[in-house]
Amino acid sequence: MSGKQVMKQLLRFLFQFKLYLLLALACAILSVALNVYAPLLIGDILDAITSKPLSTTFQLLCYLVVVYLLYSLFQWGMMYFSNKIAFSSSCVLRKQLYEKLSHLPISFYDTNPRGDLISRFVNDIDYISDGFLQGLSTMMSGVTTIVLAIVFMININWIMSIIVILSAPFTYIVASFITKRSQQYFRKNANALGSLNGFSEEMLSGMKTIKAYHYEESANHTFQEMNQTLYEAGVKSQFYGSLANPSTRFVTNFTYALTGAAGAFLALQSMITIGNISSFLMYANLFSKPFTEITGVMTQLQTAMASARRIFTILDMEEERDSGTTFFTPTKGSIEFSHVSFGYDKHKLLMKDINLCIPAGEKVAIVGKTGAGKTTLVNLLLRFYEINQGHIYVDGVDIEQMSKDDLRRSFGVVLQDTYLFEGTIRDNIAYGKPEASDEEIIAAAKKSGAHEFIRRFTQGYDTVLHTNSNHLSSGQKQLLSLTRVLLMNPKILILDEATSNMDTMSEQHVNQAMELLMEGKTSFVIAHRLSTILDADKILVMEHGDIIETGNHEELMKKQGAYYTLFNSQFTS
Ligand SMILES: Nc1ncnc2c1ncn2[C@@H]1O[C@H](COP(=O)(O)OP(=O)(O)OP(=O)(O)O)[C@@H](O)[C@H]1O
Repeated sequence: MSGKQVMKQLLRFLFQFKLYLLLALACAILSVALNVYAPLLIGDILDAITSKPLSTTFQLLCYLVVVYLLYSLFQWGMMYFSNKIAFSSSCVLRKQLYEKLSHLPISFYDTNPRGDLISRFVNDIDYISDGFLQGLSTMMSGVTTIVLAIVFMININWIMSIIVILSAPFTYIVASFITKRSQQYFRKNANALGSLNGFSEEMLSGMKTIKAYHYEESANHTFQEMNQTLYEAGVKSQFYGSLANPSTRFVTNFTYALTGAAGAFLALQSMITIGNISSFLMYANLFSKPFTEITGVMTQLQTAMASARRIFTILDMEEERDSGTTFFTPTKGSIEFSHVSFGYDKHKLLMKDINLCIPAGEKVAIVGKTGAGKTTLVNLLLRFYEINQGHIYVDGVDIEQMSKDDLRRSFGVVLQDTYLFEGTIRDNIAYGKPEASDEEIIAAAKKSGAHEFIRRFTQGYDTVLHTNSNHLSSGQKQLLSLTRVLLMNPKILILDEATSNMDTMSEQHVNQAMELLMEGKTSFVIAHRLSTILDADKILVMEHGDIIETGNHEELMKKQGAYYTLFNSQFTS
């Protein structure tokens, strides 16, 4: 995304806050007009002291007090509305980003580290809102001050005005030269911060593995390198950013001195009064101040621009395709793969021309060496990835025509890594059916065998669980996950290596629960332990993405092919 595109999108985004923008602008204009009017009054007061009665001076002083009071009021208004824009925009952006993230395809998460995404949510949006807050108010009052100061200056003395106005392009040239140089470092800084967040998040969640493999030193080294990159980008961006203000200040101070000298010369020629010189110098100061202030907030604006680019890049991404419109709930659960081809990389197919017919109610086991494509097959069924060619039918309906919500609701999924959400045990069980009554929840837990251990917690079903909850064993987590699916009662089940990391007792419990769950349903079981799938109606043997053998246990053993070898390798080792 080019800088112009980011700017355009930013303006389009800001347009929704047009009312607040207008109010902030109105307050800015009024407060600046009053601030610009004040020097004129001060000049008049100075002249009145020497040439007019005391009462006139007093009256002018009263005006000045009112002018400054109103100025403060409008200044407050401008800050209030700018704040409103800044906080509303960060709230809206976070909402849009969250919605977008939940609509992006799974493949997006394969390539984007979680920590980097969190950094976009937290840091980048904060930078945008800070940039708006400072930038907007400074820009609005700055531009208005410049315009009004010019008008008043010309009104006082056009010769001196020309000197002041001619200095403006120099200030601009100096500021934009520095800005251009620093922009690239601000972008690097935002990216480095995202990467560092991503790495930290991974390291903290994988601390056990890091320690087990003595990877601490190496991880520490990588972290230090990333931290150093962030430090260097930060220092460079701040170095260039902080040059802007003093450089422009130098130009404006020089002009100020020049104007003073010109004023003194004109006063000697009686072409200007002392009061007018005093007013003019105040205007010259007012005129140059916004340039310095604007370059001062450039650093924040640039950070905001770099962050906006990172946010808009995601907001512009193509969402998960959901062409399906048919309202459909499978009542039987038959599945058909017809000439399906798929590759994670569009140019490198993993699966070629897969054909498969699973009648409703069958128990299908998917076996094969690691990396054979077992998970991929179920990923396609759930439409986590789009197939390149062919069709997948559920109860005769092409899943392309079903909405993804409908499709995924018809599946009950139990994965190897059970995911628990923040909330009570009750909430976790009812996740797929929030309207379930307590009776239904308890009945499902009794059926799965989870009720026994839930009951033992002091707070029973109200026990609060956390995402990384260590209160529960892996068997208990699996039982909760199975209870969740039992409650949903879907027509089709996907059970992914659900018992592979459990002790024998827990495995028995979970197997019983699974048998119960599978009754009368079409089920896909991905199992490494072939002993658990001997009774499957159909076993699909996969290799390099292809289904190379199909049949039940007896048929495949008789064949003495890949399944036979796999089976014997497990039972003879
Ligand atoms: N998100 C992904 N992006 C790119 N390639 C992937 C992705 N997921 C899996 N693969 C590749 O696709 C192939 C099949 O992977 P898959 O996870 O389906 O195998 P699997 O049989 O389930 O393996 P395992 O038994 O180890 O879980 C592997 O070569 C794997 O490297």
